Amino acid sequence: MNVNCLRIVPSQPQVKFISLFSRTHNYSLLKLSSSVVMSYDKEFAAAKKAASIAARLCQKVQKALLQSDVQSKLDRSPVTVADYGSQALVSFVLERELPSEPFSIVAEEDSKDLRKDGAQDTLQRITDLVNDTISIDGSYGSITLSTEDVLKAIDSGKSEGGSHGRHWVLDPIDGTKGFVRGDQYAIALALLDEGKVVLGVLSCPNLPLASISSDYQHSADKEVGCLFFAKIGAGTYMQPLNGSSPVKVQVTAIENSEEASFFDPLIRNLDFPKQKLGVKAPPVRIDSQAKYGALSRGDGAIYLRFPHKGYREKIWDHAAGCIVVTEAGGVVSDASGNPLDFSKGKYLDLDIGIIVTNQKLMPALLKAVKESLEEKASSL
Ligand SMILES: Nc1ncnc2c1ncn2[C@@H]1O[C@H](COP(=O)(O)O)[C@@H](OP(=O)(O)O)[C@H]1O
Ligand SMILES: [Mg+2]
Ligand SMILES: [Mg+2]
Ligand SMILES: [Mg+2]
Repeated sequence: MNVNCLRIVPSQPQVKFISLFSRTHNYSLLKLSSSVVMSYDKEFAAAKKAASIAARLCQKVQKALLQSDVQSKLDRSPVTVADYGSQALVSFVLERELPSEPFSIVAEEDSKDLRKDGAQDTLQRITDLVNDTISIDGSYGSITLSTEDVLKAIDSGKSEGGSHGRHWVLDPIDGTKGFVRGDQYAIALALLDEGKVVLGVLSCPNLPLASISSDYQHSADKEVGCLFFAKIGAGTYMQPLNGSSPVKVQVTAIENSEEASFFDPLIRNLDFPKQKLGVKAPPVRIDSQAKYGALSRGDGAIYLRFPHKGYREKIWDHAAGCIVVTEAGGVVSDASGNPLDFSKGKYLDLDIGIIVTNQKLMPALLKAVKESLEEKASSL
């Protein structure tokens, strides 16, 4: 079925027909009416606004990053006032922009550490940052959030997600390590409807507007700040974060794996299939879902993510990136070639690793991954 032919705007008479039809016929059209026929325009606009406003808060903190801004969570990953501030702001903006919709958000951070004795100064700093950002934006009058409002906004991200209804999925700062280093990070926001990602926004404040390649080095001279956004069936666009016009982006059309360039995460990652594919170019190693954004515009051809055994991937680390790449013509799968399933709650339940590339290269890549995994297993 051609998905595009079902994209009907709400004012057209077919929609009345479809909703009448789906009320009387209890089958899959109901699902189609929520995930394909729906335009998600309001939600898309709200998501772009939320991710752009949150980016301003993050930029301000990154510029003035003080050692005391970096906390440590139990898993020892760094979490900064900007992670909390970004999460509070995105929740605030989405609730304000979509007041008539039930609100559910699955997000990375929670307020537990901020409620502990001794965290009052940090909480006050986060609250001031959130209020300053809202006030500079100017869309919400003279509203001022209290520290309790900020804690509640952070904790609205406690939803479990799942396969029913709508859930926002938020990583308030993805690539916190890159953020702390003054390098790449992303604010990643997606919407799930009945377990499927229907829209995604990636705000990448430090990503150059021009293509990056294997000699990429973070530099203050380049023009930076990209907003990627994608909606189901409608393609992927990139816009400078300063607001000028969006352009449609596409993944690379490269068919020969020897010419393909790789993105690598900075986590411990297996790099085994590269030799098999004859890849020559050195990998581009950057933090965060900026990798998905860069791949969606053809900067590189392949992103493999094979973390250590036992690591469970979270949906907020991939939901926005996944739709940004697939709507740009790419493919995202696990090591067995299955698409990622975002309907199982906050964790992705997948076979070993994540493979991101274009449709032409995917079969060779899956084969190389499979062979490498078999070789590795037989050598143990
Ligand atoms: N050992 C590990 N293996 C895989 N992913 C990890 C990891 N440790 C942390 N992560 C996740 O990897 C994300 C960053 O991805 P990347 O390595 O591509 O920059 C982190 O997101 P946060 O920075 O939001 O915590 C975190 O969720
Ligand atoms: Mg984290
Ligand atoms: Mg993350
Ligand atoms: Mg994060």
